[in-house]
Amino acid sequence: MKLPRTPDMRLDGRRALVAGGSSGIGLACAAALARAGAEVTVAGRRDALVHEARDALQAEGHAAQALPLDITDLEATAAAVAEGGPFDVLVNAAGTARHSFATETQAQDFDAVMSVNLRAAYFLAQAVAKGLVAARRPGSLITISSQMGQVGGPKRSVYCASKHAVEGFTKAMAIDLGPMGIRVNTICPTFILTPLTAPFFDEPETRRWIGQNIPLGRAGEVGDVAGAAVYLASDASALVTGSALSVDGGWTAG
Ligand SMILES: NC(=O)C1=CN([C@@H]2O[C@H](COP(=O)(O)OP(=O)(O)OC[C@H]3O[C@@H](n4cnc5c(N)ncnc54)[C@H](OP(=O)(O)O)[C@@H]3O)[C@@H](O)[C@H]2O)C=CC1
Ligand SMILES: O=C(CO)[C@@H](O)[C@H](O)[C@@H](O)C(=O)O
Repeated sequence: MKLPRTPDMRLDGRRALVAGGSSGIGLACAAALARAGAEVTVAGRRDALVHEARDALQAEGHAAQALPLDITDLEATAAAVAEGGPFDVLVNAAGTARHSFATETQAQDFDAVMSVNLRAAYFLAQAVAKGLVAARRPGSLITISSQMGQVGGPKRSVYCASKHAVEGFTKAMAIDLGPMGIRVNTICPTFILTPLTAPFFDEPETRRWIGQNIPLGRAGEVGDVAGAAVYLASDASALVTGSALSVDGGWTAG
């Protein structure tokens, strides 16, 4: 019997941009994409951290670049992507969170979260897509939403709004860009211990909340998201676009 051809998850010859690739989920995605064969550009605001991430990738023998960049600066981002691209793969793991009870949210906190999680995320995906369209290349754009892009969470109305919106533009961009062979998907992780969430993991009520809501019985690890990113970047997901991939141990199944 002749077995059918099946795609693999190698990314040799592909160029990947990982925004927020200097910490937490993004750093794990950068490592996983590089280990799958991609040349990785790590972007983030802190110059020292992006260079440390680049050096660590190179020390493992991977091709890697550092790109100090604030993605909320839309002009600088468009220019950097035009100059360094085209990128076959985008993982945008740059994001932030602020907590406030719904009646106490301040406009400046709303704007700070939306500016990174939504506005910058949208225009970064647009910039990478423009480079691919101009080069007539297919590609895979991956946004990072959250389980909070699908459900609500206490004191998280702004964060949840930003992530629900990320899922919205991910789906709509997938429709616009599909005919050009550009796939757009989002990953929706549960709680994962990173520099962003370390203060929340210290709160006993948050730890209880996490423990009660994850059927698989553990919080996430950055590698759980990195595995999903390699899948969505690779030909193993060739017919997958506009999807929201839950990496939440079953939280949103409940
Ligand atoms: N940890 C979790 O439990 C979960 C996280 N997420 C989402 O995953 C993403 C990554 O989170 P996580 O890894 O935990 O967070 P971290 O704080 O560990 O990493 C965030 C990264 O984004 C970069 N970044 C932040 N703002 C900007 C900016 N304006 N321009 C460029 N880079 C920026 C940071 O570098 P620098 O500060 O130097 O710019 C850093 O590299 C976020 O979108 C978050 O909402 C989703 C679900 C669960
Ligand atoms: O998205 C998350 C969990 O699914 C986390 O990033 C948290 O929402 C965290 O940022 C928080 O607000 O506690």
